[in-house]
Amino acid sequence: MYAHQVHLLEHKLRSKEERLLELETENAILHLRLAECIGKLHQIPVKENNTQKINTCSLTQLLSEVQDLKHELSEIFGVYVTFATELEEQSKILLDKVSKGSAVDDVQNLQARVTELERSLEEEREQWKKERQRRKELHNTLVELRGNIRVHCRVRPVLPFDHLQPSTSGSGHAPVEEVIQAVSDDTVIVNSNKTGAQSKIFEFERVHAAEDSQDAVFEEVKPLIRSLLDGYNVCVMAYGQSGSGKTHTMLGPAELLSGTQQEEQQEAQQGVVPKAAAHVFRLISERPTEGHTVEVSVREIYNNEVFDLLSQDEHGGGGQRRDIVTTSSGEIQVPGLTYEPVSSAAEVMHFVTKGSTLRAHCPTRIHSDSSRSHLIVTMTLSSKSPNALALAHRLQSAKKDLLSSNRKQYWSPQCRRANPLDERLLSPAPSPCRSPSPCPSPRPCSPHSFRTKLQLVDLAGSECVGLSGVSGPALWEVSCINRSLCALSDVLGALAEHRPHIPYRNCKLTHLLQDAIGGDAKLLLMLCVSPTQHFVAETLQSLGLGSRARQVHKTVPRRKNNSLQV
Ligand SMILES: Nc1ncnc2c1ncn2[C@@H]1O[C@H](COP(=O)(O)OP(=O)(O)OP(=O)(O)O)[C@@H](O)[C@H]1O
Repeated sequence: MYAHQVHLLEHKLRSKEERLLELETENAILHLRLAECIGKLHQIPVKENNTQKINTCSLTQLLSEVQDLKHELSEIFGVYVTFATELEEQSKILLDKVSKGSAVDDVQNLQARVTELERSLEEEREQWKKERQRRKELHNTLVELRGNIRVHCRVRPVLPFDHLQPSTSGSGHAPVEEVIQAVSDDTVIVNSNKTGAQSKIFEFERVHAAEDSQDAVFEEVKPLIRSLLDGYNVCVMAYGQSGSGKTHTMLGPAELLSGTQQEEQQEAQQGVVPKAAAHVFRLISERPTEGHTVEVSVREIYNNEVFDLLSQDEHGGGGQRRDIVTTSSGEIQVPGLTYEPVSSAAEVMHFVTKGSTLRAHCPTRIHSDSSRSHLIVTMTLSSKSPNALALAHRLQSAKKDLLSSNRKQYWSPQCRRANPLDERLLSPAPSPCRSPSPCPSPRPCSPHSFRTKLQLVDLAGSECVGLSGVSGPALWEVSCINRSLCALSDVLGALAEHRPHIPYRNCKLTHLLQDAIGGDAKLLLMLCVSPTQHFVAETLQSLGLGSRARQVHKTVPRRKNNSLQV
């Protein structure tokens, strides 16, 4: 009833307002006319006698016009007064009605109902959160049991440079059509004419929508970083097409690295690498008795060669070429690699920024600051403390129990015949350095140290030369990048199909990351994708690789068993 009355009053008010507007306009016209009259009055010539009569006449006429105007103005004023009185009366009536008991009761009842509904909504929300958390935990357990590769996907927003991409016909810009969407926490959908009439759906462990912040992305990476202190090697690898947001996800926006941003903006915009470094030091500070030390190394793989970005070459320039060796125990090492001891995330970022400035870049039609090499930042965590070793030992035996129960399931003779997995996958994880003496590592490994690695990889973007428009020597770079990404795809394919031979050594990228992809490390593949139709072919290829990676059922990862020697 009140709503209806309010509606009526509003309607009335609107019509009054309209009338008021009309009156104001009329008022303004009258003012103009008055001004005109007064102007004419002042211009009357008084010198000539014959014209004086005429002027007296017109003066009388003007005076009567002024009288008329005065009359009209008082009428307008009367309308204003009536309108104000009417409004006052109506608001009084309404206030009376609201203050009557029945109205108050109604309002109170409604308020109680609203509070009740809000409470049940809050309960539902809490319940939903709990269920979601449980689902996530179950999912993580499932991932652990299935193997240890998890795949996340991040769809970047449409950016200004998407509007500048040349059309395939060669004239003008390609239309920006958003065809890739994150439809839920774990599903991404591709609605493109390239996928035929039907949409293509891909599921991953976690899908981030365009509006998801850097913090939201890192929240999902965080649990993996904790595993580092529990004795696992961890690798986070960003994969995707050129310009799809890999560097943004791993390091943050370019302005952040160049230090041209405000401090408060900086933390929110940081990528996985700085956030992970800060988290590692936070975790270490929670376990002060374990005496952890951290070292950082920064490498790039450019044109299928490994370069140490923290070293200086003979000419004082940066980035010396290094080799990869496999020790007799199967551990992958890079002799002569520079390891810098660090004690804070800021120090880690100092070396990462130093290394990144040496990283190969080249502008292309797709991305004005395209990285032409794979960047690998490694944080090595060591502890010689008996506490850490004892903890590792306890965790090791707990994990061994889980492993043996899984082995029973996965490695029964029947299962083995049906699914001949690579025996080597079950060989013990590489333990302390058993390499031929002297150890090629600049920091010879101690049999009594407990050491784990966090590898953070920003891969170079896969690229279609037709779209990026590169030519000349840059074509060789593209060819090396695309070949190494194909080699990565081949390795994942071979692992997924449990082939006896895994072609790690087909390129330096897979050779160097062998223990992260197929070994005992926990690997998170972060697929970065562009949302537009223009890049859909590359996006489908990236999503396909992600799906293949999810097929890889590695053995349950083992902790570094250095502690067994204690
Ligand atoms: N989620 C995002 N939000 C805002 N801007 C983004 C996002 N992802 C990427 N960008 C911007 O898009 C541009 C390209 O991103 P980025 O440099 O990370 O691409 P890339 O995949 O590393 O490319 P390449 O492989 O060619 O080096 C950058 O300017 C970056 O700041």
